[in-house]
Amino acid sequence: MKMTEMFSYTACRQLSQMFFAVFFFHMSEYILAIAFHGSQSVTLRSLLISKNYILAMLFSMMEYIVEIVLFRGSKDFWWISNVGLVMVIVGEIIRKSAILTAGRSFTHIIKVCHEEHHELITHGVYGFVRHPSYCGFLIWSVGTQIMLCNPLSTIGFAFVVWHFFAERIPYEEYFLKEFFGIRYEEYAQRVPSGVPFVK
Ligand SMILES: C[S@@+](CC[C@H](N)C(=O)[O-])C[C@H]1O[C@@H](n2cnc3c(N)ncnc32)[C@H](O)[C@@H]1O
Repeated sequence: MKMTEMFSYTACRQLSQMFFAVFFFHMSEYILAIAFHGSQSVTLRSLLISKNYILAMLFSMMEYIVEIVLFRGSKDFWWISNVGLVMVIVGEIIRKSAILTAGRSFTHIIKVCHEEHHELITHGVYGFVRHPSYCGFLIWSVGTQIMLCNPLSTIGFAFVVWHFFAERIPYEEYFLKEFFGIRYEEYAQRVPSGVPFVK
């Protein structure tokens, strides 16, 4: 396959959508963290770019390139790619709605000590699911791989991100129950987690 064919309309469109989705996600996380917590207390960790995340993204790019070179046409399933694009947009909206609703109570690092400004949030998107930002990120991340028509990374991202949140939620909720007691217990009884198969 010639280089010009590899960078066909399909590849240009899908890769630029991916680049924009990733760029927008990380920049907006960082900007919102500064807006709510001030630049003094925000570090580059709020860009949410970890070593494992970079490895996952590199794997996804490798998969994309290998498949577009070896299986011509494997990325031309536009209805699948567009479903992924819709998931990216919906996931981003859910995640950012959570951050905007929780405001100062939303921190990228799980709080293990109760701070004065930390209020229990149960309204807005938190009235539908207890973990809207995790629900949104799960949809967003799997959506990026469906958008690229990457079958292996779609399954890999779904499993890894789900597993990460399935472990993180009980840990986070242990402290929320410590901070808010019966109010959080009642809230957790009433509202689902928002992450499939996590109670
Ligand atoms: C990365 S945020 C994620 C919030 C939530 N799990 C979500 O998915 O939208 C983690 C911080 O949010 C706080 N948090 C989670 N749920 C909360 C709630 N309903 N009200 C107030 N703070 C909450 C936790 O204490 C933790 O420090």
